[in-house]
Amino acid sequence: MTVRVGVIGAGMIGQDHIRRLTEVVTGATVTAVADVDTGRAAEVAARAGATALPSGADLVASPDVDAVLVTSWGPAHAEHVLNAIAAGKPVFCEKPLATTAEDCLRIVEAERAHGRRLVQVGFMRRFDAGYRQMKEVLSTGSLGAPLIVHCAHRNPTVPESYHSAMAAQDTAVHEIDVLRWLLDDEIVSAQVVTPRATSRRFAHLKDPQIMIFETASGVRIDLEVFVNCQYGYDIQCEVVGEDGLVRLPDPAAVGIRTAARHGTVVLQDWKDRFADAFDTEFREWVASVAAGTEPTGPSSWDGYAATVITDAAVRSLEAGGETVTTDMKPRPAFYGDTA
Ligand SMILES: NC(=O)c1ccc[n+]([C@@H]2O[C@H](COP(=O)([O-])OP(=O)(O)OC[C@H]3O[C@@H](n4cnc5c(N)ncnc54)[C@H](O)[C@@H]3O)[C@@H](O)[C@H]2O)c1
Ligand SMILES: O[C@H]1[C@H](O)[C@@H](O)[C@H](O)[C@@H](O)[C@H]1O
Repeated sequence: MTVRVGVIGAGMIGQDHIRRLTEVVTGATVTAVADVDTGRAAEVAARAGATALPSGADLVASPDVDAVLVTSWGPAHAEHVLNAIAAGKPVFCEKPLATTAEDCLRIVEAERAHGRRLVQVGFMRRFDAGYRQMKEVLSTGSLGAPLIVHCAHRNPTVPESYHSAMAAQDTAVHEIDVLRWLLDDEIVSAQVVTPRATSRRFAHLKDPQIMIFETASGVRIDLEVFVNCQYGYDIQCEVVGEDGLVRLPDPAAVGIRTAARHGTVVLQDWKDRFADAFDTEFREWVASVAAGTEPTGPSSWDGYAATVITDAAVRSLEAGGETVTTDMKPRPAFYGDTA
């Protein structure tokens, strides 16, 4: 079966995922595109050989759409995801699932009422080969119990529209999701402190930020978010256990020796760093839709948890660095035992 995907939100990542679905992943075709910017929807649909539809609701209802991809602005995600659930159609929603915990819970409740999982959230790091190798090592138990995780999430620069809360909401949210999954543990508190700010930032932004999370089993996570580091896009992660540690590999790169120096190129863009992860994410999602099985990627519960934890981090930042306990509901059995 070829899965006919309708895409809501034809901006930067929507267009990249359309390319992925049409040129990289087999078994899928994009049949419809909708965007509040109808001119953009028409242009992107024409390029993809799809039909532009006037609204997200029309797209979800279309008989030519088997599954929905939501890549609109975050505040518009919940409405489209709820429409897809009401129509009983599988829906892949880029992060965040919704911008408020209340909206995430509405989605969780609607999906539970439907009776089977329809929603996958776009946390692509779970599909990255390096993180998957780390998960494999941790699951053998050979490192003993995890105790500490050291992480860094660095972007070369960010635009002026990027504000201090986005360090948690837009950037650290990737570590929050992947670490819940990697450690198979829940994050129960967040603290955000700010060292001396870099002069290479827009004045309104607190950058860098150091985030400290604690999990239910007592693991401490320190995460440096530094989004104007200048030198490149750099993701670091090291889990220290009782009997050893495991470290995320840097992307494979040739070694260059010249002018009395030896080095490798540092990637500049998250799209390049996680290109393979995005491809795998969509391959596996399309395969699950084609097979009529539940998606295996991040669930709407994971989307809810990520929003609750980023809210706690933003509250800590705004409160000058005090530790904030997350206010998370108990996990329903519907979503299994593990993160
Ligand atoms: N997984 C990742 O690493 C990753 C990376 C980048 C962006 N994202 C997420 O993808 C989403 C889109 O980001 P982007 O960078 O492509 O943004 P963008 O601004 O380039 O595109 C968003 C598009 O959504 C459209 N839109 C807004 N409201 C809409 C609505 N109600 N119905 C239909 N269309 C609507 C806009 O007109 C625009 O074309 C965001 O939620 C963002 O967080 C995820
Ligand atoms: O939206 C982007 C994207 O999610 C990247 O993976 C992250 O590194 C950036 O900080 C964020 O702004």
